[in-house]
Amino acid sequence: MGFYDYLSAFSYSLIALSYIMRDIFWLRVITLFACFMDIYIYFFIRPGQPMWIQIAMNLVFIAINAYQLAILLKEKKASVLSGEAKIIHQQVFQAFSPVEFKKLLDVARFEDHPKDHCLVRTNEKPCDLMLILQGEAAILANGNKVSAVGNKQFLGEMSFLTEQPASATAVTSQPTRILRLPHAQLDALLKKTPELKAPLHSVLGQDVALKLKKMNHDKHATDAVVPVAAATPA
Ligand SMILES: Nc1ncnc2c1ncn2[C@@H]1O[C@@H]2COP(=O)(O)O[C@H]2[C@H]1O
Repeated sequence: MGFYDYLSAFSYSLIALSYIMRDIFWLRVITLFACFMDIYIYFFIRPGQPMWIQIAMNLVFIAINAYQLAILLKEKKASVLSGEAKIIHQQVFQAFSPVEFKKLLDVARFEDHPKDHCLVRTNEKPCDLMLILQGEAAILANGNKVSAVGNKQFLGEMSFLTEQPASATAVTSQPTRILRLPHAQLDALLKKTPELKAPLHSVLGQDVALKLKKMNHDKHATDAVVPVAAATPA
């Protein structure tokens, strides 16, 4: 066995190692190394007679892997979330990958509203899906406060899911920061990227379930009071 045999065995071992990798990034990086080694071997193994076909094929493998690696790195860079976006992703949109969440953010805008600002009006069809980031909005039915939505809760999700007019009016009860997702842009995004539908419906379903749970809890609390109140002599 000579030097080039050992080198060739090492390059094959690298390819075997790359096949073990589950991370496609490392699979491609190690394969690139092995291809460069192969080119070295095929160039020098027969002095004065480089093996051009094998060298050319390895150059093709290198080009394919380098191109795919560049795409992977671009996606990795695009998926880095920071600051407020990172917190919202962690707390609300965990069902989305960072890349998917970035696509959602591209059609969203952050807004700050003062107290007493009407965000949704009963029986009107809201044009946007909203997420309360800070602050609170009172939920009003027939002018009476029936509930409130606050930190990391959605507003307008019922109309978005059912395509019906708003079931209540929502008015900020303190300065409130929201993330607004206009229906038109959101629908266009979901049409273009249908794989975002499932995570979005999962996130909204969870929000509705929590609201229902709170309503049941509040109703139980009221029910518990009723018999006592009824038993009290007038
Ligand atoms: N009982 C409730 N508790 C919390 N939020 C509500 C309640 N009723 C309505 N909402 C919110 O107020 C919004 C009014 O518009 P939507 O019906 O689209 O979606 C509604 C919910 O986001």
